[in-house]
Amino acid sequence: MRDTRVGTERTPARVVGGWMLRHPRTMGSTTAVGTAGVTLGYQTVLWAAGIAVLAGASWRLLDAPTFDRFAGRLVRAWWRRWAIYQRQWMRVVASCGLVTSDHRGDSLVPKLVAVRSNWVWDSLHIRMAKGQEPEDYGQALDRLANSFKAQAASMRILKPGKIALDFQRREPFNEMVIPLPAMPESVDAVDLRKLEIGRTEFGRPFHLDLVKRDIHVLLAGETGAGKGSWLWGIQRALAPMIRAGHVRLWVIDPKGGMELGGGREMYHRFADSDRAGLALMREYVQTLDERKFELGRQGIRDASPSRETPLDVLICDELAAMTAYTDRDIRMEFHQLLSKGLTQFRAVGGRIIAATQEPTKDVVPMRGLFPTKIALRVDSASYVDMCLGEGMRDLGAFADKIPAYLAGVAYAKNDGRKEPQRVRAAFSTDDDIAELVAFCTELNNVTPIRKEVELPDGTVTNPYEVDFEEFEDDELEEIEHFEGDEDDEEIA
Ligand SMILES: Nc1ncnc2c1ncn2[C@@H]1O[C@H](COP(=O)(O)OP(=O)(O)OP(=O)(O)O)[C@@H](O)[C@H]1O
Repeated sequence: MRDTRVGTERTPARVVGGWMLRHPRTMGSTTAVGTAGVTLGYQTVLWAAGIAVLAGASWRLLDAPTFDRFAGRLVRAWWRRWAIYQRQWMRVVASCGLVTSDHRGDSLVPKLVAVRSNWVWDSLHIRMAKGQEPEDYGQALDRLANSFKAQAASMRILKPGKIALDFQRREPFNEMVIPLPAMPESVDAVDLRKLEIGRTEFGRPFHLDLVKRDIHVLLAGETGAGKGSWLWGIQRALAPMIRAGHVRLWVIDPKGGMELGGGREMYHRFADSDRAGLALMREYVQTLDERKFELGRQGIRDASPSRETPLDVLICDELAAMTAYTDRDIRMEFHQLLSKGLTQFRAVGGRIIAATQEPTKDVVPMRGLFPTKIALRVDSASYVDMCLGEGMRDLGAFADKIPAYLAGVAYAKNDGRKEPQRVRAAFSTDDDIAELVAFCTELNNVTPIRKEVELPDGTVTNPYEVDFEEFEDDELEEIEHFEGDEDDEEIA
């Protein structure tokens, strides 16, 4: 058999020379070790190698995530290439029917160009043999996965003639139990830089930093992917600050309050329809705008959360209902307000957490304004890069491959980190949510909510838009469940 580059005479010298040119790193390291052995003596080189192995092993033992990020994945990719993929390549591609032949009957074998590896996935970069198309590999995926004893496999087109085959080697979340973090007892126990939400694939706690790094968070995931566990996890981590009035939650759940309605008592503002959501958003932006000018006048550049200057966290579940599948006037204004919220209020305590099933340009045209993006299981491969950023799927964020039974698992990417992290959020049951709401409301520090109300004339409307001065006192009494501005001022 011969490889795809036909027409050259394969003398032993050419084969060896070609191999050396094609593997500069292996050649470079072998040459460096050989030279060091000759100049310093082989004993010294052996000692140095022993110390390096010992240091690497200790590093891995003490801090597996950083070891894997900076060294482990390179060593593993190199090792697995030579020990597994390259060694078995010929046999596997031949038995999977991926060897073709040319007009002379010579075999044309696809070439394994490179291997990349992260904790869960190995990616094999392949130059296809002449006459092949990516679909040939698509059809052979299960056979390839079985041959390399992988749990799952997928294929990506890198450029014309070149593809990547991705093999999932392990699923750490199959065995890992993600404990629900204990609810912090007091404000002092909450570190806004380290809000524990779940665990990474290495079993380490995963934190969000609402102070500097993760100031606005975009969550994308198809229905049932587990967006709720992230949204409740964030609220749970903030509980004592919500209770003390140092954090105020402005919540838009335009699907009728299905997901977050259970927490309405602890929210500063709550809207369960698109129109009410827009009114809430207006008020949010106006509040923070006023605070911005007020603090600016006082010369305060960075307010720390307190009852006077609370951290105002806006949570919007199902963003599409506000930005795409609604009336044009709502959509347009909401886009504008959201963009303002994302760009102007960092220093005055404005934070936005938004969830969507589709991270497309129509739904989130301002994706780039979210420094932190989290992709749960998504519908299609293209959604991964749409959510996390260009090239993230090529870096191993296979959010479209997260199995349905692993709800809450996601790839998290923030601006300070090149590669996404694979994470699972802890799950809050209905009882946990009830406990959270009871805890947050027990001191009566949470401003009462506003919601849609029925007016005396029978129309259902949004209190934000009602001019109550138009009504007589007795008419006002008929408006049920409405608690207004006086309460807000009392609390503030
Ligand atoms: N972190 C998690 N760990 C374990 N199971 C989870 C987790 N998150 C969610 N689940 C399970 O998945 C189910 C669906 O989760 P959830 O309602 O949060 O999805 P969603 O993404 O919000 O869906 P939708 O967009 O339809 O509201 C939950 O009822 C629960 O059984």
